[in-house]
Amino acid sequence: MIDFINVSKTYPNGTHALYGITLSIDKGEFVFIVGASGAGKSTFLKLIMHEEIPTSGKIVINDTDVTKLKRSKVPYMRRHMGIVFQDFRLIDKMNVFDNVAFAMRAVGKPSAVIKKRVPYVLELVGLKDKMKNRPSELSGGEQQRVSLARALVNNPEIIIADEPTGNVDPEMSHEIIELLNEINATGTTVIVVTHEHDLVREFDRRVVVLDHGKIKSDTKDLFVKDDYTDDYGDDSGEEENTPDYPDNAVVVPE
Ligand SMILES: Nc1ncnc2c1ncn2[C@@H]1O[C@H](COP(=O)(O)OP(=O)(O)OP(=O)(O)O)[C@@H](O)[C@H]1O
Repeated sequence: MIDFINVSKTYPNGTHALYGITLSIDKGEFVFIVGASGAGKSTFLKLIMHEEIPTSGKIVINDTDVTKLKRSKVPYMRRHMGIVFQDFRLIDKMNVFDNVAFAMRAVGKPSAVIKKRVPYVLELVGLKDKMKNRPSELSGGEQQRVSLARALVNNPEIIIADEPTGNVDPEMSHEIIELLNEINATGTTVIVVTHEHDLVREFDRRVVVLDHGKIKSDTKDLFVKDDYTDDYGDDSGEEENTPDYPDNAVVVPE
C-alpha cells in the first residue's frame, strides 16, 4: 500500500533528514515509528502526506507514484488519509460537532449524511455528550479524541498520527492507542510516530526504529528483531508479534 524505495530527503538548508529509506507498509498494518529527536520520523510522515517531496527515490501509495503527483491531485490523495497531530489542531471558534463536521463539509458531504455520521463517530471515541462544547472546554485527552474522530469521519484508508499521545496523560495515552488499535482492526492502516516506549512494548505491533535518518531496525524483518529488543529492553521472551485483534473491534461503516 505504501512503498518507499531508496528515499532520501535533504531540506533546502542542507539538513539531511532521511537517507535511502526502503520500506513497505501493507494495507491493514499497524506500524509504530520510533527514534530519537531529529531521527527523521516527522519527515517520514510528511513524505507520506505529500507535505514534503523526497530529494531522491520513489514513494508509491496505492500503486500511484506520488513523487510525480501533480499539485492539483494532492487533495484527492489526502482524502484517503486521516491525520492526527500532537497538538490536536482543533478550531476553538467551532464546537466539537462542527470541528468533526468540517472535515466532511470540506469534501462536499451532504448535511443529512453529516448529521448522522458525526454523532456516530463521536460516540465511537466516547464524546457524544460533548458535541456542543468548545475544544477549550475539554481535557487534552478529550481534545485528542475529537481530533481522532475528525481523522476517522471520512473513513480513510490510512490513519497517520504524529505523537498523538504527546500532550495527554499516560492513562489517556493508552486509550488513544487502544482506539487506534480498534480502528486498525476494521482494516484501516495505522502509522503512529511516538516516543512512548512503554506503549510500543504494550501493544506489540510492528516497530520501525529510525536513527539519524536511516532505518535501524524493523520488527517485520525477523533478522533485526534482536536489534529492537536491545534498544528497548524487551525481555518478555514471547514468541512472535502476532497481531491480537480485539473481539470488540469497532466497525466504521461509511
Ligand atoms: N523544514 C525543515 N527545514 C530544515 N530542516 C528540517 C526541517 N524539518 C526538519 N528538519 C531537520 O530534519 C531532521 C529530521 O527532523 P524530523 O522533524 O523529521 O525529526 P523527528 O524524528 O520527527 O524529531 P522529533 O522527535 O524531535 O519531532 C532534523 O535534523 C531537523 O532539524
